[in-house]
Order: sequence, then structure tokens, then C-alpha cells
Amino acid sequence: MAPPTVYYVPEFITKSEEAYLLQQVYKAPKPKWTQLLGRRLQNWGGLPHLNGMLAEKLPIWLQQYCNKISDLGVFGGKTANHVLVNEYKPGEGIMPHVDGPLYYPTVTTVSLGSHTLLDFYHSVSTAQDDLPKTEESRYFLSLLVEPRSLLVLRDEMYVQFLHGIKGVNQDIITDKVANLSASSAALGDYLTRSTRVSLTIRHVPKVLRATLRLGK
Ligand SMILES: O=C(O)CCC(=O)C(=O)O
Ligand SMILES: [Fe+2]
Repeated sequence: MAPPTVYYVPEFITKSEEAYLLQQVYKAPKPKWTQLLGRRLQNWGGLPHLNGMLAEKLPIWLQQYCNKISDLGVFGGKTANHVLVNEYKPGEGIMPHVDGPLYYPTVTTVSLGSHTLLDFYHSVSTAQDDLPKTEESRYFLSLLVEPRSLLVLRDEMYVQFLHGIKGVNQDIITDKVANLSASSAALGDYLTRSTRVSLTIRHVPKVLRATLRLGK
């Protein structure tokens, strides 16, 4: 089986690009936000659906970064066409989950405003035995994602593991942080969270094209 693939690129964007992107996110009209339990989000590019996504044109400020990331080749020559903007206040997070089959096999994330710790868990179906497993016993490793970084998760990392963010105000850097050497943190650090905005940039392969048939 292919090893889990993770690319972590610190300082993928500059501070002024970060400020520009945050400004664009907060410029969006209020109805663009969906409030969820523990975070709020903006969906751009269309609503992904098993039958296909009715694609919507991305605004230029997102298209630019879709292009920049796609040019790395992480979507196998395709160009990202979907962006999820998540906003987490300190103490907020996202339950362990898999992203599902709509975007397979690559997910890329640009972080703005704050670091977070992304935690990975073995999925129940890949557990060695069928004893009930606690979240703690399924815990695999964490990745520290810093502001302005790019994270790319591919293939097995995407399929075999759940990912989540704990709803805490502070993260402790342990030896389970797999990308510590690529980050500016050190073992034993306590990192206090501020508001983090993440851009989850993906390629949705199955797209419905709205065809206009007006007359002939
Ligand atoms: O904010 C993040 O980095 C993770 C978001 C996420 O996992 C998702 O939207 O599916
Ligand atoms: Fe996710």
C-alpha cells in the first residue's frame, strides 16, 4: 500500500497575501456564511454532490490560488475548482471525519491568521480487531499547520485516516507532531490559538455543465 502522503510548505504565501485573502474573506456578504457547530464556513465553486457539482465561477482572488496550487501538479494536471473557507475562533474545531469520495484523492489547505493542530485517527474499519475503539486509542499523529502554510494530503492519508481539530484554546507540541522539523515550533511549546481561517482547495472531478438550450 502507498505510504500516507503529506506535503507541508511553511510560508507558502507572504504576509501581505495573507492580509489580502483575509480581507476578501471578510468582505463576503453575510449570507455567504453558514454557521455550524463550532465553526462557520463559506462555500465557493458550487455545491459538491454525488451526481456532480453544478460549477460556479470562482472569484478571481480564489481562482488565483487555485491556479497557484494546481501548478504544483498535486491534482494530477487538473485545476482546483472548489474552495471551502472555514473560520475557527479559539476553542472551536471540527470533529474527526473523512472528506468523502467527492474530491478524492487530494486536499490542499492554506491557513490564515493562526496556527492549528490537525489530528489524524485510524478509521474504525482499518482497526486491527473489532473491539470498540476510543478516539484516544485511534489517534495516529498530528500536523502543525502554521499561518501562511500550505498543507497537501494525498492518497492514503486521505482515505485511511480521519482528520479533526480539537476545540481548544491552546495546543501542546508533543513528539506526535509529525512535521515539527519543518515548522518554527519546538517540542514542549504551548501555542495559543487566535482566529484561524482556512482555505480548503480541491478539485471536484464530477462537474455538471448547465447547458442552455434556447431554440436550436
Ligand atoms: O480547517 C481545516 O484545516 C480542515 C477543514 C476540513 O477538514 C474540512 O473542511 O473538511
Ligand atoms: Fe476535512
